Amino acid sequence: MVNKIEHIGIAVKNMDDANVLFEKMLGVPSYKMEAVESEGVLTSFFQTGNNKIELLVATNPESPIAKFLEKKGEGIHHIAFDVDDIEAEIVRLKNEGFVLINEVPKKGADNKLVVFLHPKNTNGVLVELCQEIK
Ligand SMILES: CC[C@@H](C(=O)O)C(=O)SCCNC(=O)CCNC(=O)[C@H](O)C(C)(C)COP(=O)(O)OP(=O)(O)OC[C@H]1O[C@@H](n2cnc3c(N)ncnc32)[C@H](O)[C@@H]1OP(=O)(O)O
Ligand SMILES: [Co+2]
Repeated sequence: MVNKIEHIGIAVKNMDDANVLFEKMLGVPSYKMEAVESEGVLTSFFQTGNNKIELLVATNPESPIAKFLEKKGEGIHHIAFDVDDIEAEIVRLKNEGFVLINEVPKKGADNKLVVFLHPKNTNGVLVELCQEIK
């Protein structure tokens, strides 16, 4: 089952500047920063009520965030949904004809297993599914 939005991912060029801006905007500081080498990103998380924002900067030129910033500039990069059973969702979505970028869940940030749906089949929106690692 697909549950609530787990986070919204926002691509930024400079993490220090973005952290200051989002802290000012949301009135809370980043609660965690975490690098995910496999994705070539450094993340910073903000929680407001039930909502979670993930800021992402590229840590190498091959990172999806580096390419996104080059093509589209800063802004919303992906929407992530929480799921109970990521393996079951992979099967269900494949059967529905969605294209998964990775079919084997990988370790994301903030203690999650993640997979991505290709934006070409989702009205141009990069969708991440994530399941908490227990
Ligand atoms: C920190 C870990 C994790 C978490 O725990 O939360 C994360 O959030 S990691 C976030 C970064 N990782 C990823 O985004 C992984 C999934 N993404 C990819 O594998 C790639 O970015 C991609 C979506 C397959 C695109 O890669 P590629 O084909 O090499 O790049 P192009 O620049 O050539 O793009 C092709 C096509 O796709 C459009 N695109 C790219 N990114 C996005 C996006 N975020 N949202 C919407 N559309 C996107 C791009 O514009 C191109 O379209 P066309 O120009 O029309 O062909
Ligand atoms: Co994410």
